[in-house]
Amino acid sequence: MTEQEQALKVLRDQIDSIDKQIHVLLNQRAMCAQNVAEVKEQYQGEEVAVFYRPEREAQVLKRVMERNEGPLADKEVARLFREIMSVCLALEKPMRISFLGPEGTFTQQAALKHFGLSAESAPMATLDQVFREVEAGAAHYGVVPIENSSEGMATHTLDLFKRFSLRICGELELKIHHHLLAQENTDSELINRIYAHQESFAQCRSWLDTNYPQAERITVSSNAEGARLAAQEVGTAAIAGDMAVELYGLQILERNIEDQSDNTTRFLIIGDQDVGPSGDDKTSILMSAHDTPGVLYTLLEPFHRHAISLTRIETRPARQGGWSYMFYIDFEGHVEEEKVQSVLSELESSSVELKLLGSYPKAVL
Ligand SMILES: O=C(O)C(=O)C[C@]1(C(=O)O)C=C[C@@H](O)C=C1
Repeated sequence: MTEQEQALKVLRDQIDSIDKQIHVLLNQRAMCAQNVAEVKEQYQGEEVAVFYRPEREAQVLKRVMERNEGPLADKEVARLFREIMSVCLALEKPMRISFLGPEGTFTQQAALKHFGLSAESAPMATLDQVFREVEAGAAHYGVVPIENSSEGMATHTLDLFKRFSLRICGELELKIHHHLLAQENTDSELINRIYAHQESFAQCRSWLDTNYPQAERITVSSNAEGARLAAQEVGTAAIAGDMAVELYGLQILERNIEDQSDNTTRFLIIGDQDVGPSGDDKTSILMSAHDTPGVLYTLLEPFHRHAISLTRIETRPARQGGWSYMFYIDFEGHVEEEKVQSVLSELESSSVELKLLGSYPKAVL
């Protein structure tokens, strides 16, 4: 045995012994999760037991990052623990998560980032169906885009919150990296047609204007659909993310073509569950009000008086005839906090309609 082989053997023996300990601990943790599930069922009475606990998961992941001393990066250890909790939750109850399909969309990537690989992700044809599937109990939770850092709010999602009586149980952010994809061995100079979702065209506009000013841009219902088409057509490319590359057997002609390098989309987790406080939460509400002088001031003043920070406000037409508006507001705090309750009861008396969409832990990963 050479000196190098000897040194490697010593280190690999150490790794084997550590792996053994990790393995034992993983199964011990899994058994605890099984016991947790039994307790949840036992104390639930007539109600359906709630296995997924976003507030607890957020606390676990935060603690993991806080105590991390490296050399593994905070986000990387959190990602590992994300997967550990995902398998533990699957032991308690396998989760079915609906998302806007087809397979390979950024929303599916978001679903897997949030719930881990042990959750079953179920593609839906429309956003409405994502909501409907959860409302009908066919999926435990749904994942929907709510805003993009360069393109603003996903207004269709906002409108659906008005129609459905589902709650927001969580949020996450996903860095969106778009690539230009085509069939294997495609000459990038011969691309004369590009498929993408309209949002992705908007997020890559300058790059496309500079690099493919002549190519025809064809809007499709999702990037995954564009990738599927590009996989079948010569001289054609699609804009899509990492997941689509393998799924449709495509080649990356150009990486990261988004105009803003920090292009990020925020997603919401929708469900039929009230989430307890995690200690670092957000609350979302929908309010409607008539267009009277000072209406916005009346609605926002209570937040200022109770020192509650708003993180987002969006105005939409209420579609109830005349000039009435719907306000979507995100703010810091949980509905179980006294000052949040004070603000909500004041708003209830001054706005036409107030709908609490939910309190949920702020995005950790
Ligand atoms: O603490 C719980 O309630 C659990 O079910 C355990 C656990 C975990 O693995 O840590 C698993 C799933 C929940 O979503 C939260 C945490």
